[in-house]
Amino acid sequence: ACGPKETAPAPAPEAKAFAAVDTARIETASAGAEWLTYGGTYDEQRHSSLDAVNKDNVDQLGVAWTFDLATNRGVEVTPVVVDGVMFVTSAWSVVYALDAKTGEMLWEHDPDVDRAVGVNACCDVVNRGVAVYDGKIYVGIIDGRLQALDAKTGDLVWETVTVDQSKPYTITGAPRVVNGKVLIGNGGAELGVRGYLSAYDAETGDRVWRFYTVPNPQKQPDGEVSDTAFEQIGNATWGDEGAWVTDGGGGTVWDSIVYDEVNDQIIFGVGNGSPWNRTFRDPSAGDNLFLSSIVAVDANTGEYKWHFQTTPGDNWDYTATQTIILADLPLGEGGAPRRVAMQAPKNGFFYVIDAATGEFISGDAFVPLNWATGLDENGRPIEVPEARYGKVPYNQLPGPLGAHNWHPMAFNPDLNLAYIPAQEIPQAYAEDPRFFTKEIKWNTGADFSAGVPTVATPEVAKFLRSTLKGRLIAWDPVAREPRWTVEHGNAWNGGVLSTAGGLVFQGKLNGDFVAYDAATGDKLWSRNVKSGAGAGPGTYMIDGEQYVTIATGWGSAFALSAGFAYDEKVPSTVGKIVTFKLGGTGEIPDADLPAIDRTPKAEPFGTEAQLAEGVVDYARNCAVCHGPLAVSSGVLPDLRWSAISANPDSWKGVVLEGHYSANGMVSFADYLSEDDVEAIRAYVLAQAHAAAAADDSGE
Ligand SMILES: O=C(O)c1cc(C(=O)O)c2c(n1)C(=O)C(=O)c1cc(C(=O)O)[nH]c1-2
Ligand SMILES: [Ca+2]
Repeated sequence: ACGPKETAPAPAPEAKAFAAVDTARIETASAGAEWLTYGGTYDEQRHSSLDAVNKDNVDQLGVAWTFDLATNRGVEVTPVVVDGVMFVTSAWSVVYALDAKTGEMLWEHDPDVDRAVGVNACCDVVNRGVAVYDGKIYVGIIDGRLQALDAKTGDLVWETVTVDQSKPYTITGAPRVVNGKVLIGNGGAELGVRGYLSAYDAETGDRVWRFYTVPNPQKQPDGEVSDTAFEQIGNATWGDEGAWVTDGGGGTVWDSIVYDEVNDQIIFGVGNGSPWNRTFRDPSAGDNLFLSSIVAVDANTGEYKWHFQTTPGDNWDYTATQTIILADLPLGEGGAPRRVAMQAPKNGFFYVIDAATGEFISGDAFVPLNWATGLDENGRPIEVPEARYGKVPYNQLPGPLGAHNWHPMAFNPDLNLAYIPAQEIPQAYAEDPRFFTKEIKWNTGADFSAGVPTVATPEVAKFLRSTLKGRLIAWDPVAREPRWTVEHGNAWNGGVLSTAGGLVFQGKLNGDFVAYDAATGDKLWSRNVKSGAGAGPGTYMIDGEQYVTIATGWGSAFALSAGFAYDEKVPSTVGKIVTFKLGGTGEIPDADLPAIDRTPKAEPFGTEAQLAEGVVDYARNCAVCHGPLAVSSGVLPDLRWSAISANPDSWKGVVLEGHYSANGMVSFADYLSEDDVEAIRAYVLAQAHAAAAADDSGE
């Protein structure tokens, strides 16, 4: 096991040529011995040509080394490996350079993020990784900065602020670098921002172009490359009024960005609307381009080329930011190869579109869903009217966590199979009758308190958990059906790696890291990595040995907002890089975390009316971070066991006076009264006593 060392760092190999990566090298050398860009190659298939580890010997995989990422927050990084060095990120956008053979740390770079910005991060302070180019490492910082670091030393070369930091923007996604330009988007559409993709000069950090995904609030030109697209097609899909005008409209580019070298274009995925509920966002009920769309722009100028909107008039957080994979499929005339883009976005349909034109080729449901009955010949969803929820809740599949989230999908070009980390997480959506825009808070216009019981026993949590499902689907995009499916016991399983060894690797929510037969789905090997295993695995080769690696850690959107899904067997451990090789004999160290005293800290109190108010206020203000039903999965404090719940003044000090705002727990004084806050305390304590009573009865 390796942690930060006191000894001098080992010299990085080949000082002069180190990390001399350019577009040609990424095009030719990726996803073989090295892993040079987030998705393995520019096509982002996450398919490695390595086959030293294969079906016949995968059962001999053992731990080569581990590295401690020094965080108990979510970890989502896919390691980039170049010239024998692995570059990874941890929570709070900290970057590490490791010797990829031994795990020894070469350098660490901490951007010193003010922890108070944690409140802007809808889905944990995660980071999915770096880009490497011409001797530099590029990383997006959770507070909206973009940094270039010297690949050899970790020293800062340049940094630039990519967002208006007075707004709740974040960056969680990995930059990509193409022909000397660094591409980076941002997040924040749950709280209320206006999304865009920017290109920066890799050498200087100067901004080259910016493509907004939502019109300027006055529908006036921004002086950016997206202006023409809005004048010609975008503006007409938005009304002149509604919350979008002040809240930014959403459309964040928070994950997928791919370079299509054949058509010399950037294809990126656009997120949901701000607020989610279109009735509030845009009462004119337009399609709201380019929300929930796949958009292609010229790789050099950023000029609009085409778009395909997966969810017109998004109403549900149905982002189209999920993995975009480019491939040649036998879909041309007479089975000739046709270059396509594939995506399995949150909305539950698997899309195949023409990469050159954006033309819709096919789209099919890959999970059970009840918001649409299918797609028309242009790929437009045929909606179920009730799904445009009003005051009556509609229990919907998929919910806002999606039929597929950020967990990277992979594609095996020999078998023509896409491996989707799919899930079923339903959600009852209803219109929020009290909606108004709150500064630096969630602003969805949807109400999640509908139907929540005033006091829920652990049985309720268990029941809810049993409604969640996850599966690994080997989807055949030509036959438009699954070739095989593995059922997982729970939702929110990990990203996928495909290899020429005939293997598919995927981590599971319970920490099992599994290798399946790529052709059949048979399980060939598994090892528990003692933490969440959601990140995209990677592979590389050094000195004739193939390594398989995965970043682990407990956190992310699901751990924050779906606490009941935590089955208490999943340890909320410290994040690590865990790297395997054939014959490896290493161990994965246990985390040494203080035990939580799971007892209520005060007597229950509160009238029925007070508890009823507490349920609603909790569900609307607290649940997205501390978990529904006041059950946290351990990333942020479980309020039921909080010492602060013992005393009304300490409780008010945190919730109204912001005593913990430096940690990201800001004051809610603008939106909650003293009575509301005391009602929340009554509700939280009632939940604590219900859970403790169930424990006593031997549950
Ligand atoms: O709309 C946005 O701007 C935005 C950003 C992010 C993010 O940057 O992590 C997520 C989401 N949305 C989102 O909807 C979502 O389900 C999600 C899950 C995660 C995660 O890292 O676990 N991030 C995000
Ligand atoms: Ca979102």
